[in-house]
Amino acid sequence: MTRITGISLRRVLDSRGNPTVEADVLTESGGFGRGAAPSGASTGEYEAIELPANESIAKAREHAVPRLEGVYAGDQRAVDNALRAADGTDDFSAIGANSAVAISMAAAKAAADVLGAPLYQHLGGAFRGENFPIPLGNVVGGGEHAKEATHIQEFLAAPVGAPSVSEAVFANAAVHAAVADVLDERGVPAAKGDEGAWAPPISDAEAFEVVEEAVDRVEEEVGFEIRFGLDMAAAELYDDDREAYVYGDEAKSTDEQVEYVAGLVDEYDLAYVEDPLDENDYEAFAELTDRVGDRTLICGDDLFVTNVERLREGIDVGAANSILIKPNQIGTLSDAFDAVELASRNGYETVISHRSGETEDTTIAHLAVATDAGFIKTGTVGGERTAKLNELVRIADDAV
Ligand SMILES: O=C(O)[C@@H](CO)OP(=O)(O)O
Ligand SMILES: [Mg+2]
Repeated sequence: MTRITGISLRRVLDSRGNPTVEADVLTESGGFGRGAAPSGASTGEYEAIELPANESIAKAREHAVPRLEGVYAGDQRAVDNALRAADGTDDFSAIGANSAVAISMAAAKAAADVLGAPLYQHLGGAFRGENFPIPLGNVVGGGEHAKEATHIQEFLAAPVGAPSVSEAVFANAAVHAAVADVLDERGVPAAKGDEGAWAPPISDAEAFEVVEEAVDRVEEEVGFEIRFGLDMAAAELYDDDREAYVYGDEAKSTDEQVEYVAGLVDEYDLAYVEDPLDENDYEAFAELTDRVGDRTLICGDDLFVTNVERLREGIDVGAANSILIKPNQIGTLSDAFDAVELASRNGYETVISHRSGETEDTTIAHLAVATDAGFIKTGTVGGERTAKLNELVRIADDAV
């Protein structure tokens, strides 16, 4: 029933206005699934390779589509193995991880369509749909996502005490609005960055004050606990030649960076810190995790790139206590699931994540519910972000 009979690939716009790959998968019994690849700006050195959309589509049409015809979409591993075999490299550099992930997601949706099950249930099984991830909402940001803004890439609201996913989603939107008020009161103009977070021309130190104030106001209003966290995207701050983390005119050695982040965790009671150190420095990651891992999540994004080999290395040295999962970083849903499973078996929290360049695709909302992830990072406002957040609300409402 779920045998694949056709795959179409096309170029569509992503949220930055760049071309990305969209895939449609059709099955013999009329099942249909559509998936679109997201795209990073602060990409990790070890990510699977994204090719220019045109090139990726041409290569996938030549090598992957013929192999996939006749494969059962309901057998996700078979689909993803066929994608890997068609590509023949470790990093999808032959057909592009963008076509691979779009096809992988579209196949899963086509299978769910045939089975008449919501995608999260097809991927996660009958017992999923009870637990929902806490959304981490980007409310202030800079780095590679906005010029002339903060050095730290993302300040993320974390509504840890929200009684429901819907209340959490609305709380994050309220924090986003409160940040605008606080900036306005301070006379700070702010545009928005790639993910819809405010991108004010202020120092990181002032951004901490602004976000703390906004979180406090909303916490008071909603009556449940809201904390906040960071994506420092420190690989982007790290200068290999200077062997230092560069914040404009200031530079910090690795020891100073560890000290700085540990201090921030305590001062602001941070719930979450992603990529606080360079993607090659497992050792410093481990030192920081040893110091503050009992009271906050230290999450590897560029460090692990959703890759089980890199995660295993991290687990061995105690580099972190959580992992960011981005299907396009590794190329297929099966690989992403393998990373989630390895993480869970080793007591690592999982955070399912969007990219800074996104589409209306909602797969990651389903993936988060299917894998029982503790968190999802998918922005706060903006259509390509609310697509996922609203899908989570629908899943919780049993309306997908
Ligand atoms: O660093 C990150 O976590 C992501 C998403 O927020 O950014 P990008 O997609 O640019 O890598
Ligand atoms: Mg990151």
